[in-house]
Amino acid sequence: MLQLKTRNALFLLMYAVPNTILSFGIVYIINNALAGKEGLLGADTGWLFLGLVICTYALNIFFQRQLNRYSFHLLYENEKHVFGKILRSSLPRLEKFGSKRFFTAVEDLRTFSFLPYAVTHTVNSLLMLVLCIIYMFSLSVIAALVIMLMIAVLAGVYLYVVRAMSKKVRTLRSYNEQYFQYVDDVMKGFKELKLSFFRRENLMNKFLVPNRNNARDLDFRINYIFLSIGLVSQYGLYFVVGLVLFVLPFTGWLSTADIIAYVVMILFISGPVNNLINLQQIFTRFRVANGRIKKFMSDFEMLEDVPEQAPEISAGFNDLVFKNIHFNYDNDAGETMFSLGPVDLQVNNNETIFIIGGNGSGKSTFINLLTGLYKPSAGQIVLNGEDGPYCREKLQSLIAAVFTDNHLFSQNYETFSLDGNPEYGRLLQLMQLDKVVGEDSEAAARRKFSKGQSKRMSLIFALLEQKPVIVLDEWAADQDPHFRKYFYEILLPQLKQQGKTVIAVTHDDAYFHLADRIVKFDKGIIVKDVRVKTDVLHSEAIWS
Ligand SMILES: Nc1ncnc2c1ncn2[C@@H]1O[C@H](COP(=O)(O)OP(=O)(O)OP(=O)(O)O)[C@@H](O)[C@H]1O
Repeated sequence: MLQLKTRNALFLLMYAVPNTILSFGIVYIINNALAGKEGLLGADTGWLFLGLVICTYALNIFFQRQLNRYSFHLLYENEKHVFGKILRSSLPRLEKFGSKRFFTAVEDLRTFSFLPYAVTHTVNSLLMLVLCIIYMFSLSVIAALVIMLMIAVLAGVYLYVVRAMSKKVRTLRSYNEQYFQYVDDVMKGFKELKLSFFRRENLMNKFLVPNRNNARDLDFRINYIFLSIGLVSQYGLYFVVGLVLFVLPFTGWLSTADIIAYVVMILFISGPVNNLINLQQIFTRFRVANGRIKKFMSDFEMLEDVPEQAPEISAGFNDLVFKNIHFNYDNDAGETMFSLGPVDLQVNNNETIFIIGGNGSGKSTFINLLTGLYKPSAGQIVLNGEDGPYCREKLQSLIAAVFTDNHLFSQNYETFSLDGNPEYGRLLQLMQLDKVVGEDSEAAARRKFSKGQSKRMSLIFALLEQKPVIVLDEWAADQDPHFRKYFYEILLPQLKQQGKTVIAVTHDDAYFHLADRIVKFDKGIIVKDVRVKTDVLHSEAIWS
């Protein structure tokens, strides 16, 4: 994620070295002018001083601009990258990690907006410190060693604290991840929360408040520790100045002029030293954010061979065969919670198949396998007699689906448009939505609908995809009795007439006789697969 490439390091050096030398030149002039060195109080030195200030200013402006450009490029490119990872991730993976991982990854990325500030100050401070130390050594080796020792002690303490802080920052991030889970619960379960005082109170007092209090205390502790170290460094430098002013003169290691130079130098390096210390907090946060983003990237790494370009579109649909298909839901401990299979099934072109079975029998799991959203753990899927690579992608190019928890997108991401689309107008009428939607604009199609209307709109969008296979998961469950009857008795036969293959999960036993075939699931396996004849249905209650 965040890597210092050779090109970036060279760029940093090209800026930092001249900038530090120029800045040091400024200190050198101040120092020697204060010490009253001859030849440094004239107009020429004044002009030189002014020139140095203007040059460092110009250099900083140029560098800051480049660094800002690089950082924001990094930030926004990674936002796109994270988004792409989610889009390309598999459904089981998204179900496992949840949407909160996405939100915290985006938040982690935002940490890097501090990168330009942190890098500039670190590089400048470090180089300035090195030059000042060299200068001090040129004045007196022993006095410089004493001061170096004190700085080394301070640095040791910082390193120790920073290491301890990383763990705390990681804990803070996991509190925030949990917090996003609560935000998600509030957004998605808002009505249920509104309805129950106790539910609201419990969410607030037993979960959110302790979480936020723990996060607040930890955040405070982290900031306080960093602040304390910052203050120790500031006041520690006064201590060093005191040492130089009131102790070193008695050692005879430094002349009076050198003592002034030392004090100026120490006061001057106090800025860089304080910067370096205060920056540790930002670097600790960078380190944690970087680690978490890397983890996010690896968790959402594709193990499956998903083609990057548009999938090959299958010419048409003849048949689909599931041979000995298995799929398991495993928990984190590797234990299987539910197992589907072995499933052996053939879906033929232009069939209307109803998938039935009790709650939790595996119907939706099967639909996820059928639509290629889940990859079978074992078995073979053969499409139109072929089971080669990208069979799942080819299958997906033939299927349009409306899932139980359908979603109407806020924008048109499709390859078709709605404006002036005669097929869209026809489907609006067919779904008896023409009076609700009124016009063929995008805005009208993406307004707020009732649940039943929204399912009808989703079916319109699915049909507009012009794919030969339509998969519907409990589509009619939200329809009123009139439209439900219309769906089974008019719409489904019309789709069949148009040559579509329809696979519909349903509990509507009153309409089972309208299917060509009924496939019944129980405990993850197909227990019945019958061709429908009205007399069979009446004599045998296959759904019981
Ligand atoms: N993402 C998941 N992770 C773990 N277990 C799951 C997951 N989705 C479903 N299950 C489990 O798999 C089993 C089958 O679920 P599935 O949704 O396929 O049933 P269904 O037949 O569609 O039920 P319903 O009629 O209630 O919609 C259930 O026991 C369920 O708890």
